[in-house]
Amino acid sequence: MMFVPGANPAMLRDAILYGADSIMFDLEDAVSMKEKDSARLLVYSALKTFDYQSVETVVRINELSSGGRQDIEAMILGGINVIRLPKTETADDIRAVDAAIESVESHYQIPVGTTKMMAAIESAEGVLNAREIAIASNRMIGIALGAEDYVTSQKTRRYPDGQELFFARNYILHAARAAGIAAIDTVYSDVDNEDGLRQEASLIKQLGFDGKSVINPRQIPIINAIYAPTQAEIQNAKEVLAAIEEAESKGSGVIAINGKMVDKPIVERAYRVLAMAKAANMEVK
Ligand SMILES: CC(C)(COP(=O)(O)OP(=O)(O)OC[C@H]1O[C@@H](n2cnc3c(N)ncnc32)[C@H](O)[C@@H]1OP(=O)(O)O)[C@@H](O)C(=O)NCCC(=O)NCCSC(=O)C[C@@](O)(CC(=O)O)C(=O)O
Ligand SMILES: [Mg+2]
Repeated sequence: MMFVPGANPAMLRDAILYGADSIMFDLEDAVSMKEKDSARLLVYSALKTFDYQSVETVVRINELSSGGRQDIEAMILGGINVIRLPKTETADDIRAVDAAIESVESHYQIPVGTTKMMAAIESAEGVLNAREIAIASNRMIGIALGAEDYVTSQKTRRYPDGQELFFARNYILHAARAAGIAAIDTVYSDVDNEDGLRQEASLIKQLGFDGKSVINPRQIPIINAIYAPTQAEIQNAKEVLAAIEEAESKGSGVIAINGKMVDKPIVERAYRVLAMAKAANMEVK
C-alpha cells in the first residue's frame, strides 16, 4: 500500500506505474497546512483524470474537525474505494467517519456502504481499543499500525529489531483477525536501507500481516519478493493438496508427507500459498 503525497501532481500521475497493490493518497501528514485545500482538489482531479486501473485507491483524510468532512465529500465524488482515518483512538472515531460517509453517499444517491474504511492506529489508546475499532463499522476492511506516531507517543523511537513495536503489532494483528479484516504493517522510513526493509518485511510476514505500507516505489519489489512464496513452498503446497485429495478419496482426513502430518490447517495454508503465488503472478502448474 503506497503512500502518495496529495500535493505532488507528478507523483499522483505516476503512482500507477510502480506495481503497488493499493495506492494511498495522503491528505494528512504529507501535506502542509497551507496546501490542504489544493491537495484535496488535486487528488479529486487525479481520481477523475488518471486511470488507476483495478488498483485499490485509498485516501488518508484529515481529522473531521480540520478538513476531514470536506476530504470525505471530495474523495467520494472522485470515486475513491477506501477512506483511511489516521490516528484512530476509539470506536467512536470510526462511527463518526462512518456517519459522515453515509451522509455524503445518501446525498449523492450513491448506495450506502459503497465506500469502505480503514483505520490507522498510532497511539497506546488506539492499540488498546483496536478490537472495538476493527468492528465499529461494516465498512471496515482493515486496520494498520502507524509506527512513527506510535513510538513518539510511547516516548521511544524505532530500533532496527522492532522490539518497541512487538506488542502493538501483535495486538493489532489479533484485533484484525478476530474481526476478519486485513492487518497492514506500517512504513519503513529509512528508504535507502534495503537490508533493513527486508528484515522488517520478513518479520511482519512471519507474524501474519497481510501487507505493508510503503513511502517509495523502490520499496515495493523488496516487499513483494519477501511475500511471494518460494518455488519449494509452491511445490510443497501442491503435494499437500494432491495427497489430501487422495487421502480423502480413501475416507481419511489426515496423512503424512515426508514424515510430516498433513491435516486441515495445513491444507488451508497450502491454498493460501497458491493464492499468494497467483497474486504474485507466479506460475502454478
Ligand atoms: C521518501 C521520499 C522523500 C524519497 O524521495 P527520493 O527523492 O529519494 O525518491 P526517489 O526514489 O528518488 O524517487 C524515484 C521516483 O519515484 C517517485 N516517487 C517517490 N516516492 C513516491 C511516492 N510515494 N509516490 C509516487 N511516486 C514516488 C519520484 O517522484 C521519482 O519519480 P521520477 O522523478 O519520475 O523518477 C519520497 O519517496 C516521498 O516523498 N515519499 C512519500 C512520503 C510520504 O508519503 N510520507 C507520509 C506517509 S508516512 C507517515 O505519515 C508516517 C505514518 O503515519 C505512517 C503510517 O501510518 O504507517 C506513521 O505514523 O508511521
Ligand atoms: Mg502517522
